[in-house]
Amino acid sequence: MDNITDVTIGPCESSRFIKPKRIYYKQNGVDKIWDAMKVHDGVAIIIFNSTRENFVFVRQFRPAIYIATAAIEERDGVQMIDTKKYPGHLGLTLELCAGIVDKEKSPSTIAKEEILEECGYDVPLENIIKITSARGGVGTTGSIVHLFYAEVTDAMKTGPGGGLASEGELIDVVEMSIEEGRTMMFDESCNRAHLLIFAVLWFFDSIWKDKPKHASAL
Ligand SMILES: Nc1ncnc2c1ncn2[C@@H]1O[C@H](COP(=O)(O)OP(=O)(O)O[C@H]2O[C@H](CO)[C@@H](O)[C@H](O)[C@H]2O)[C@@H](O)[C@H]1O
Repeated sequence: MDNITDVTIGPCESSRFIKPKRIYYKQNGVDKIWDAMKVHDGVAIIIFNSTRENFVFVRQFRPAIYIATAAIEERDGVQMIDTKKYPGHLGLTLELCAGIVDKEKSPSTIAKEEILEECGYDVPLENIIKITSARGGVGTTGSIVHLFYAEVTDAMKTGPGGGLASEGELIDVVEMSIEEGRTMMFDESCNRAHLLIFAVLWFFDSIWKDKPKHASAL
């Protein structure tokens, strides 16, 4: 997964996923400019396996995280990253199971599909509970992520997960104990996103507060 080589960087002239825009406007009569991107909204799911009492997260190589961590050099007119200096593991993240809303389906249906594709659990829709939704990237994208909680059992495991091979996805399923999850929230050596930390805090506040509580009791 982190065997990353031959990294070169080019301009992004057109994309199915991001549309860079320069916005011109007046605020209180003053001319302003802002650079932003139109991107898809998303779903993310904090998954708890109640049979084994552990979190189910995912790990994958994220090119955006990798280039944020590594220095871009120019060699023979080509922008590149020296993977000996900056090995691929710098781009590995720990994340919630997630996906983009790029089809005409409800966010909870997309969440159900992502749980199956990425983590291998076939979860009934009624086990997928909305926590909230929030804006990400306020300076750059402003997109909404719909956050869900899904309680799964070993009996719902129908496949290995790992993402869609047809889309070239390479995803590791990471099981983490309750206490490992608690430590991870403040472990800066772990490449993780705000939403993962918020979701785990929510879990401790809503599900695992005084004693373990099942989602049906919410
Ligand atoms: N920018 C991009 N460039 C090239 N190919 C891309 C791409 N974004 C998606 N894809 C392609 O689309 C496929 C499907 O993506 P997913 O729906 O699984 O979203 P992902 O888990 O990447 O997270 C996404 O959705 C979550 C939830 O919103 C966000 O947190 C996360 O940043 C976002 O990538 C990817 O495997 C990839 O092939």
